[in-house]
Amino acid sequence: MLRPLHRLHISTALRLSRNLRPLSTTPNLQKPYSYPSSEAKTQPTPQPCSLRFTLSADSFSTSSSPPEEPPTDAGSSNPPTTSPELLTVTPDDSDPLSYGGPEISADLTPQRIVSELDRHIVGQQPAKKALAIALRNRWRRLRLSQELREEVLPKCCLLIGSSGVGKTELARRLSKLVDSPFIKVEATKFTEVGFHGRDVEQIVRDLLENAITLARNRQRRVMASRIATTVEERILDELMGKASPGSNKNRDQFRHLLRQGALDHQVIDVDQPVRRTAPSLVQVDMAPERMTDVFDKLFTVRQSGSRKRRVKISDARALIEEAESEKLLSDEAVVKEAIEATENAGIVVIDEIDKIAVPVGQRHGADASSQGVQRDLLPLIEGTTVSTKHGNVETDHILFIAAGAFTQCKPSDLMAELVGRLPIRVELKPLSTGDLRKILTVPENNLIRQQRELMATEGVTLEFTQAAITEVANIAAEINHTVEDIGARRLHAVIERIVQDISFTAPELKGQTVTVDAVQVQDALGDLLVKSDLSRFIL
Ligand SMILES: Nc1ncnc2c1ncn2[C@@H]1O[C@H](COP(=O)(O)OP(=O)(O)OP(=O)(O)O)[C@@H](O)[C@H]1O
Repeated sequence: MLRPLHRLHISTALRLSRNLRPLSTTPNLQKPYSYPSSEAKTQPTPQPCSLRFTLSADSFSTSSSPPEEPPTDAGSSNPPTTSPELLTVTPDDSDPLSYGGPEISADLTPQRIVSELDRHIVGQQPAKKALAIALRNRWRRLRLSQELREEVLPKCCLLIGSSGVGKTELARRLSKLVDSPFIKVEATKFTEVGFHGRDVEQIVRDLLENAITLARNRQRRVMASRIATTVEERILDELMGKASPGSNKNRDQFRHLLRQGALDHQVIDVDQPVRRTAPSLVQVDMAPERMTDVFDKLFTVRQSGSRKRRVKISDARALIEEAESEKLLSDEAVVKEAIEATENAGIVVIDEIDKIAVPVGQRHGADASSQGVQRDLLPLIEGTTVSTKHGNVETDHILFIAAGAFTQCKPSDLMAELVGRLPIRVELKPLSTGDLRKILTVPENNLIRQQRELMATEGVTLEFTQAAITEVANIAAEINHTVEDIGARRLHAVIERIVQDISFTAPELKGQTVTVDAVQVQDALGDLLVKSDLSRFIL
C-alpha cells in the first residue's frame, strides 16, 4: 500500500529518483504537463509594439522593441506557425479582468500581411492586397480619436471568383493572423426556411460564440504559467503539508522529483469543485435566446461546494489545473473580451451571395425570399445591435466579406443599398494548371507535405517525383475543365485516390521508402483518365 508522501523521509524520496537524469537534461517527452521554469519567471515580459482592440483610447500601448521578421520562405518545410510576433497578448497578473483581447502588431503592415498570406495561398495578389488594406484600416481606426473612430466604418469587400480559388481561405487566414473571431456562412442557407429565411442575426450570435472560445483559450494561455505554478504548489501541499519557514530545501527536493515524474504514481486528495448555477427568472419581454439560457440553467442540478477525490498525481494535475482555471477565468471577463473582439475585429464571410442576387426584371414570386434575405443582411452590414444571450453586440465595425462566383448574374443584381456597402471589389482568377501545381507544393502545409507527414507517422517515407506532381496538377485541371470547376478542392480528391493503396498498407511498409512517379499517378487513376469516362468521374 502506498504511504502518504509527507510521511516519507526525504532520503526515501531521493532513492526514488536514483535512476533519473538531472532535471536540466531530461527531455520533457513523457510528461503531459509542463511546469514553468524558474528562468521563465525571471525573464522580462516582452514589450511588443502593439495596439489593443479596446474601445478606450487610453488603452493603446506602444513600445520601441519591434517584433522579429517572420519567415518569408513560402516553400519552407517548417511546421505551421501562428505568427506569434504579429499577435501578442499582454498579461496583467495583477488583474485577470483587465485583458482587452488580442492586439495587432503595429508592424503588421499591408505588405507584411500579404507576405503572411503568401505563406498559405498561391497567387490572388489583388485580393490579398485589398484584404490587407481592410485589416490595416482597423489598426488605423483604433488610433483615431474616439469621436472620429465611431465615424469610420470598415469598408466591406466583395470577392468575385469561382469555387475553390481561395476566397474563404484568404479570409480565414486573415482572421488567424490576428486571432480574430471568424465565421463563414452561406447566403442561400437563409432562404431555405421561407420568405423570412433563417434569422440572419444568428450570424452574429455564432460569431460571438467563436469569439468566446478564442477569448477563453487566449486567457488560458496568458495564465498558463500562473496556473502551472499553482498546480505544482497544490500538489506539494498535499504531499508535504503547507510550505513553512525552513521547509524550503525538502520542498525543492520534492519539487525536483515531481518535475521528473518520479511521484506520478503517488495518490493525493484533490478538491473537485461542483458547479453552482445562479437562480434566474424568466421575464415576458426576454429575448428568446436569453429565455433558452434561463431554462437551461433551471434544468441544471443545483449544487455547490466541492468534493474530494483520491487520485494519482499524474491524473491530479489536469483536475487541479481545470479547477484553478475555473477560479482564475471569469466568465464575465471572457464574455467582455469576446464582445469587444467581435465588435472590433470580427470577420464574417457571406459565401454564395450571388445566389441571392435577383436581376431587376425577375424580382417577384419565389425570389421574394432572396430579396428578403438581402434586406435582412443590410442592417447587419450597415451596423445594428444584435441581442445575444451574452449581451448586445454592435455590428458596425465587423468586417463583412461577401463572396460569389457571379457566373449567372452580376454584382449590380444585388440590392443597390447592399452593393453600396461592399465598395471593395476584387476578382479572383481561376486556377491554372501552374497554380494547381504550386498549391501542391508551395504553401507551408501543402497537400504533398500533409501526405508525407501522415505516412511518416507509420515509419514510411513517401516521395513524389516532380513528374508525378506535374501529372497530378494536369489531371486535376483536366477534370475541372471537363466535369465541373471546383478549383483547388479537386486536388484533395485526386491526391487521396493516388495515395489510397499506400495509405491502406502503410503499417506493413514500416521503414520503407515509397516513391510515386507519373506512371503510378496514371495507374492510380486508371480508366478515369479516359476522357469519355470523365463525366462519371466521382472525384
Ligand atoms: N490560391 C490558393 N492557394 C492555396 N490553396 C488554395 C487556393 N485556392 C483554394 N485553395 C484551397 O482549396 C480549398 C477551397 O478553397 P476556398 O474554401 O477558399 O474556396 P472558395 O473560393 O471560398 O470557394 P467556395 O465559394 O466554393 O467556397 C481550400 O482547402 C484552400 O486551401
